[in-house]
Amino acid sequence: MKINPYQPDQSGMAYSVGTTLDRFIKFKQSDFPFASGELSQLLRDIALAAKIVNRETNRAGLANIGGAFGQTNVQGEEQQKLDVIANIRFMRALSKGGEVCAIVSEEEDAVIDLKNKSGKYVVAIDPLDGSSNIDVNISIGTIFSIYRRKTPLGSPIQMEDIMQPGSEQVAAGYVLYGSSTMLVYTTGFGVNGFTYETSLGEFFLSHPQIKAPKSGKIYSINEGLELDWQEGIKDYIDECKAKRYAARYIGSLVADFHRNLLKGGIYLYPATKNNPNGKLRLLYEANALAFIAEQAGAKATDGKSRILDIIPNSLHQRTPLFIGSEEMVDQAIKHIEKSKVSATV
Ligand SMILES: O=P(O)(O)OC[C@H]1O[C@](O)(COP(=O)(O)O)[C@@H](O)[C@@H]1O
Ligand SMILES: [Mg+2]
Ligand SMILES: [Mg+2]
Repeated sequence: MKINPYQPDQSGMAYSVGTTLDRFIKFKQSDFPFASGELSQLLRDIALAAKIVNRETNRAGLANIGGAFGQTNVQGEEQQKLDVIANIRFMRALSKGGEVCAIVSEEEDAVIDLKNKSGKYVVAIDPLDGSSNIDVNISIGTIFSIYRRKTPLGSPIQMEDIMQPGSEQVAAGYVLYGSSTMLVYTTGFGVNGFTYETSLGEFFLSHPQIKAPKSGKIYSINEGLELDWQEGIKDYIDECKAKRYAARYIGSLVADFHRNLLKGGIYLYPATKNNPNGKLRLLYEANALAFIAEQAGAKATDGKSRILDIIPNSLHQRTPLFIGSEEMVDQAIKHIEKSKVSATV
């Protein structure tokens, strides 16, 4: 991807590769005429927690913070120690930062109401994504969605503040703890990626205005579940194989999504017999990545509708997810629809 270090963005602001995240956030505040800095501060709070979690993931093997925590979360999944540590770190940063009134987390059964009278924002977060890869030194991540509360400041948090469709997100992003650590986010004005320079403790702009290729040659799906896939998926994957596309599946949504966003590709987690609504969670996994995908010119659907149009009805609800290069997602949907037609004939 050819990077033009001095490419101005929509607001005509020229910022260069190597700009610190802090400076970039300040620049971009001008995208919001009535901005008063709270969202900027919230993004900084998230970046701070990401630096701390990055340190914990890097030394997980040394500091005996690998392995199971000995408890299960509301999804019935065994929590890993790093799931819990990441959850605590982000909770602390979001509550201490002062901009947030409520948090939805994969690791918390219920909404965390921070009783913060001046907090404008609601955050939905997957503190540690790719938990099955924690102990084996494979890329993992954090996923976050930010919404403005609907009810008046200072009033009790209502479900309408929480159960907002993804199209209401004011910002969303992910952190990828991989061979390098990156923070990628959008506020609705394109997608920008920052790489963490550990020795300086700073995120630097490394991937300005990320644009996803319209198509690609990579598909990411857990083929071990092939026998349980919803109708149409096997036909699509057979088509990918016939076209000699490459199968790439890390098993960490953030890492698979990131690769396909940059190189072109599709990630599929369909409905299965065991998970008739798929595995991934709408509020703190699918919505954030769908916002990023669309802002980068890619697509995200549950097989029937745009992920961002889905009206949530429960905190930890799951959704099938087909996300990635536009033409590949369209092709996958064609197979799902075709399978429905042939099922009725
Ligand atoms: O092991 P499976 O069924 O392929 O599922 C892998 C998927 O589950 C996840 O690990 C779910 O996320 P968490 O690790 O946050 O629970 C995704 O990151 C990943 O893409
Ligand atoms: Mg996850
Ligand atoms: Mg998780």
